[in-house]
Amino acid sequence: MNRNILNLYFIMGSQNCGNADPLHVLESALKGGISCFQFREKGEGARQGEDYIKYARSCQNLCKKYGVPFIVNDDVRLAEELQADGVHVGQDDELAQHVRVRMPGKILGVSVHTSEEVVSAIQAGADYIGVGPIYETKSKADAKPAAGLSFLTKIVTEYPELPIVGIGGITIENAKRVIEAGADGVSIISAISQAEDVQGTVKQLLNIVK
Ligand SMILES: C=C1C=NC(C(F)(F)F)=NC1=N
Ligand SMILES: [Mg+2]
Repeated sequence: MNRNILNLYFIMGSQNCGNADPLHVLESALKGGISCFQFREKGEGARQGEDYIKYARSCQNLCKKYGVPFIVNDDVRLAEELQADGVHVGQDDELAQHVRVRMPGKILGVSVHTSEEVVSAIQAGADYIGVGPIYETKSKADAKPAAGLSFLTKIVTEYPELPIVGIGGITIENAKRVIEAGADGVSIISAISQAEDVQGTVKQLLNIVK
């Protein structure tokens, strides 16, 4: 996997956009130049059933139009059905080694919070790991407390070859520090999906992370 796809990794669900049209938000972010997109449709107000599948395909088609990887969060079955570019799983989702077998040749991302979880993600064949929450996050109801950059720096030092993206409360103000700590990129939800000017915000973030 080309680690540069992690540079500016936008994660969004329809419920992250206030009353804006999520597809319009996604297209603006793609026009701004995001390097990767994660479809994360879960929790309160998430789309269901046929609407969920249709919405996922619309997001995937937009990503195809801009040549940006389309990654599905949690839902391995959906990722297989859509032939997504990859899938991202946490510790409470399907086991990474099983997902690896189910989706050979696709991008596999794993959320990690401890060194042991890093080791098992590597053994499972993960292409990248998500480390966070770096700062306090409003986007994940069951998020762990903010870990700061110390754990990320530790993992970058121990596993320099492992692609790593930071996540959790990352904004224009603090994104630079995450890159300086050694992350290949930053994952962002609210700072982009709730921006007044989505395309402009993405362009500003790109100047910071590149
Ligand atoms: C909980 C998550 C943690 N990290 C990531 C990513 F940034 F993609 F690595 N995505 C998630 N959904
Ligand atoms: Mg998950």
